[in-house]
Amino acid sequence: MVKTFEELWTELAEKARTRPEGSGTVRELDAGVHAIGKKLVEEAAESWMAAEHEGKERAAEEISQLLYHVQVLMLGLGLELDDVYTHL
Ligand SMILES: N=c1c2ncn([C@@H]3O[C@H](COP(=O)(O)OP(=O)(O)OP(=O)(O)O)[C@@H](O)[C@H]3O)c2ncn1[C@@H]1O[C@H](COP(=O)(O)O)[C@@H](O)[C@H]1O
Repeated sequence: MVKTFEELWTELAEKARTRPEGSGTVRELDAGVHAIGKKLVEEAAESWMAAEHEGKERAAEEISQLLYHVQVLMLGLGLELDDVYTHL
C-alpha cells in the first residue's frame, strides 16, 4: 500500500512519542539535529546523483528517503506540519 507524506508524519510522530524499541527514527532523533542534518544533506546529494545518472526509479527511491529525513529533522526541532505548510 502506498504511504503518503501525511501518513508517514503521523507514524513518525507516534514513534517519537512512544519511543518503541528498535525504531530507526527514535535512534536518529536521539543522535540529534546535527546528525539528522548530515543524513538530510546526504540524501539530497544521492537524490541529485540518481536524477542525473541513475534514472527516474532510483531518483524516486532516494527522494523518498530525503522526505523521510525532512520529517525526522522537523520532529527533532519540534516543528508541526503546519509550521512548514504556512510558508508554502
Ligand atoms: N521511510 C523510511 C526511511 N527512509 C529512509 N530511512 C532510513 O534512512 C536510511 C537510508 O540511508 P542510506 O541511503 O545511507 O542507506 P543505508 O546505507 O542503508 O543507511 P545506513 O542504515 O547505513 O545509515 C535507511 O537505512 C533508513 O534507516 C527510513 N527509515 C524509515 N522509514 C519509514 O519510517 C517508518 C518508521 O521507521 P522506524 O522508526 O525504523 O520504525 C517506517 O514506516 C519506515 O518505512
